[in-house]
Amino acid sequence: MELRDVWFRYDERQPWVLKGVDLFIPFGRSLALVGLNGAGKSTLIKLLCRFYDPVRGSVHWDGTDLRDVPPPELRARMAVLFQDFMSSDLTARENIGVGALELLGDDDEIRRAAGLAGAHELVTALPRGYDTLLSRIFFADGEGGEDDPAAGTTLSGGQWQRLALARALLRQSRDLLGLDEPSAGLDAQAEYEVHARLRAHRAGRMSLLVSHRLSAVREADVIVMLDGGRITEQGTHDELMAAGGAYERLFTVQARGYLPQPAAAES
Ligand SMILES: Nc1ncnc2c1ncn2[C@@H]1O[C@H](COP(=O)(O)OP(=O)(O)OP(=O)(O)O)[C@@H](O)[C@H]1O
Repeated sequence: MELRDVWFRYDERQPWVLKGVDLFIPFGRSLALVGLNGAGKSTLIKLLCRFYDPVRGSVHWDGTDLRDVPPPELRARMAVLFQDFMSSDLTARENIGVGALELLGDDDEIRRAAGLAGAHELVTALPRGYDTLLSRIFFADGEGGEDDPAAGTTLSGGQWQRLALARALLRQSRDLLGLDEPSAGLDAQAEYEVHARLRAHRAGRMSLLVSHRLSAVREADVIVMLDGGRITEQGTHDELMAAGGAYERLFTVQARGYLPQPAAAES
């Protein structure tokens, strides 16, 4: 996948969101996109999926301009999890299975994806396991309460996040795996475990990870720092740390935050 001098804005009256981005994602490599809120990371992924086309410049996959690839054909080659993922009033199995409908009846595949996403244990703990109806609506009490079989079980935000990740990971045979903040909403332990499993899973495929948690991106083959719609830094974790730029500063600030606090002096 290659971006050639890509300029993009959502509307002519709005400022440029991407300003001349050149980027090459080699097959089989993992690339991490980092940068402050509003830097243009999610927008870049949306262009790869052809939710939008560049205003200037172009995106190519295997040498073909994406404008020449019909969106359904393009998207069949991708598994992408966005921040605003959907959650449906369906069973747990269906919520995962809609990621690849041909696998909806394949229990082994659904469980494999759930396991990778850290969702298997939470699903098996539900009243009817994978057949539990999930609901986005929380019933306080009375009608539609817990005892009503027609009412769905409500999940927490982090639990929905894990199901959404499982849905994306079900599409394992796709050429590109794109994950926009896949661990947002997870607690620190769950986040660590999910990223460890994802590292093993993404080996050998083209993957694109957006995360504000720099500890999660440090193993990527290439880390790209976006700032105000431009690529300002690019390299491995070690290279960017040695360069002493914005990545190094952000990483150092975050690492400091994760260090155990010194024990309070005993009085
Ligand atoms: N649908 C949209 N219509 C108009 N402007 C948008 C739209 N989506 C994003 N923007 C704007 O584009 C800019 C880049 O947003 P984008 O979501 O790509 O940033 P990001 O780097 O992913 O940020 P974050 O880290 O907060 O997720 C922001 O100024 C945002 O307000």
